[in-house]
Formats: sequence, C-alpha cells, structure tokens
Amino acid sequence: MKLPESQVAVLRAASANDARSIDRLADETGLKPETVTGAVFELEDEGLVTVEESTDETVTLTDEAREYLADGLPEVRLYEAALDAGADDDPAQMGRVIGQSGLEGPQVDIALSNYARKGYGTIESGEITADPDADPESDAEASALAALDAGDSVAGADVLDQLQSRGLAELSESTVRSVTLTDEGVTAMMEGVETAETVGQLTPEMLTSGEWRDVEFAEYNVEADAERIDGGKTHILRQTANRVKDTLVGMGFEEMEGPHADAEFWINDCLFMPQDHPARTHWDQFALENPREIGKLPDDLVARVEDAHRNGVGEDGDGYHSPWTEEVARGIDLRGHTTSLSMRYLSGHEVGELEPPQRFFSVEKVYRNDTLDPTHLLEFYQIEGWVMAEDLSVRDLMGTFEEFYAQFGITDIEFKPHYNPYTEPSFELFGTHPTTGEMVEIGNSGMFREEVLEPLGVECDVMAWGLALERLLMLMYGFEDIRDVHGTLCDLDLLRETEVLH
Ligand SMILES: N[C@@H](Cc1ccccc1)C(=O)O
Repeated sequence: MKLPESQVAVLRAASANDARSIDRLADETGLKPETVTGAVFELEDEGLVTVEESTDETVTLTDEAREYLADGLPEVRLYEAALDAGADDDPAQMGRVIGQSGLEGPQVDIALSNYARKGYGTIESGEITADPDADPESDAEASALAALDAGDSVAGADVLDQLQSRGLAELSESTVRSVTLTDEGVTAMMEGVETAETVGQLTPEMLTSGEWRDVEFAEYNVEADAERIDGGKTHILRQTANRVKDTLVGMGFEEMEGPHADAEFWINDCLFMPQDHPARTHWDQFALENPREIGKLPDDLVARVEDAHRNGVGEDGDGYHSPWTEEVARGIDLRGHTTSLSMRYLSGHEVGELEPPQRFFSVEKVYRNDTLDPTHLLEFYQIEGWVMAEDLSVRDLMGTFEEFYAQFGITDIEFKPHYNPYTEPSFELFGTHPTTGEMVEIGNSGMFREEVLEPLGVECDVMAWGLALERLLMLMYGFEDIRDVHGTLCDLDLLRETEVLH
C-alpha cells in the first residue's frame, strides 16, 4: 500500500492496543500536531485507525493571580492592615488602613469590593471594621489559587466561577484526540506500506516544467486543527471610519481637514456660542497652556463675529449682552467638535469662497472633558458634514440622514427637537440598539442660523451635523460598552473576533 509520508509516519507511531494522543504522535514522528491531525483524519477515512475525541478543560492562572499568590489577595491584605489598626475593636479610618496595607492603584478598589462580600468586615462612611472571627487562612479563593498553582484541581465550581469573574483564572477547552490502529491498520503494516510522493504545494517551477502532471497532490483537510494565528488587522473603528468616508464621497461630499487644537474662535465664537456659555469652560473642554493663543485670525471676520455676538444679525437681531473679548477667542483648545472645520471652510479661509451647491465632511477625532461611562469617552470620532445650497429644508436634512444610515443597515432613525446656539431648528438623532433595544443618541444636527452664516459671508442655506462614529459602531455591531472597542480597557478578543460587516 502506498500512502503519503506523514500518514506512513503516523501509522508507524500508532499502536493497536495503546491509544496515543496527537501530541505524543507528533513527538514521535517529529511532525507538527496539525500535520498529524490531518494524517490521522485521512487514515481514519481509509479505516486504518480509529480516533476518539474528548474535551479537555484546563485552568490557567493569570498574571494578576500570580501577583496575589506572592503578596496575598488584596482584601486579605486590607483585613490584615485593619486588624493591625485595631479595627476589630473600634472602626478605623479607611485612608489610614489603606495606607498601611500597601495596596495601590486598582488593587484598592479590588480590595474594597471583595472585603464585605467575604465577611472580612464593613466599610461605611470612610471607616472600616474588621470581623474578629474572619479567617483569611480559610479564604476559599486563596486556597483555590494555591491549589491551581500546585497543579491540583479545584473542588467547587463556585470558587472557580468567582476566580474567573475576577479575572484570576482562565478556563480553556481543547479537543483531545487519541488514535488506535484498527485491524486493517495492523494488516496494512504487516503487508508493508510505502511512502508515496505527494506534493503539498504547487510551485511555479512545477507549472513551467510540466512536472505537475505526474505528481500526486496531498488532499486538503479543512477539518484539521491548526494553530490559531491572530494576524494584525485594521481596527473596526478605523474600518468603519473608512467606510463612512467612502459612503460620503459616494454621496458627493468632499473631505475637510484641519487642526485638532484650534482657536476658540473657530470652535465656539463663529458658532455664536456666547463666551460665558457653560460648554466653553474647562468643565467641558481641554485648554492648551502652551501655546495659549493662536497667532493669526482673519481680522475682518473677527470683527463681524464680535458684532454678531454684541448686536445680533438682521433688523430684529439682538446680541448676547454678555462680555466678548478677542483674547478669549484666541485661546487654544482641543476641539470639542469638528464644527470648527466647517467654520474654517465656510468662511472661505481654507479653499477660497464657496459657491453653492457644496457638500463637505470630515471623520475626525474630537475631545471632551466627559465622565467615562459605557457611552462616553474623553475622545471620540465625529462624522461632521454640511450641505450648502439655496432653499434647503428640514426634509433635506432628514432625507440625507436616512440615505446615509441606510447604507449601514440602520433604517429606524428618529429625530428629536433640540437646541444648539448655532442652529435653528436643531435635531438630535436616535437609533435603536440592536440587542438592548434602548434608544441611543447618535448625532446632532440643524440648519445654521443667520448669526453664524452672515459673518461668514454665506448667503444661502447650510444644513449641518455632527454624528458619533462610535455610536454608529454600537448600532452596527451591538457593542454595549464603548470602552470595549477602544481605550486601555478594550476587549482584544472581541476586536479580533468581530466580523467585518460589508
Ligand atoms: N457640533 C455639534 C454637532 C452639530 C454640527 C453642526 C450643526 C449642528 C450640530 C455637536 O458636537 O454635537
């Protein structure tokens, strides 16, 4: 009988009365485990071996668990420090006990969140007590860690679950195959098997020499286990940003670009945001210390914008009756929205005076001093855009969004009346989260007011918007926490495994 080389090697290494694992066969033949698996499947098809499969669960300890094995669990360290501070008699000051415990950074939170749960004591209004009867020696999680470290198994699925949910242990499953020679296999071996030359890969040389006609090709085995390789790939946020750009270009838009750190003039003043508007404080936006001021601003435009702020625009116009200084306008901030770019372009200072109709967009980062939560980051991507034309209406605005979002499979956007100092009317956009069913705010839009357009010298209508790219991603992929997608807490497995939608 003639068989490919790897199958012959596996047959020789297998036994009729001793089931052998793929790893062992790989060791004995010097072949890669995936090559052995492939050969084994072929041999099984030919009836020469039988394969038994079982699932093997292995528990591995994480780096964090190893730290705790060396130093003790944070809650135990806190308990010990609390005992030292006499907290088994009288409540002790939390700050002092934490200081004594030597716990640092995230470990403090970890200790606090496990302390009461495990009955080490109570934590209330800045004071900590220690239960004199608690016994760290019998801490189930600590013992389980020690057992796992020693290569023993852990009794009690609860402890294991707890270790997993604390990120201290990881459970992985793998399929273990063991291989035994069948009677036919033994007979074949006794009659003698020879190596057939098979070719695994077709080369250009074989094609030019014509050798391919005479060789025997190895069959592909798409079921064989292979080593998992996580190659680099474009982050889904970047992929989606590129798709958004392509979509907008397809809708006739041109791309804008400009500075991340910009004068408040472009970020706020041109947008008729009064200088005492709360969104202009450091509570909302980041200011640069160096350089503190922009070098150049167009004088004529500054004068017209100041006039709009002081006196309003048009016959019935009214200004803000609040202070306006060029010094504030010159201050440099990280842009809180990319509407600064729209102002630069609409003013004619970027690509010259623009005649209607015009369409521009950007998909760029913006920065806000927000509190981090599942839907907010300190920086995110905004899909900015505007259309300049004679006689635009709210229907044009809504129609544009419907057309845009439909290209991403989102067909149920809703509009809510809103207020912006720079647009009238204004609308917030909402979409429905595919898994939670909650309404998610995905953007803000409106028609620029006269107080914005007149100083810029724009005489027709301009409709405009800022949409959040990360929120679009949430609707497309069903993410619930934006921090899974980027930032230091991102979930790498999720990013690796998320299929790209086209
Ligand atoms: N600048 C707004 C978006 C917007 C842009 C243009 C017009 C109206 C709204 C925001 O960041 O939310």
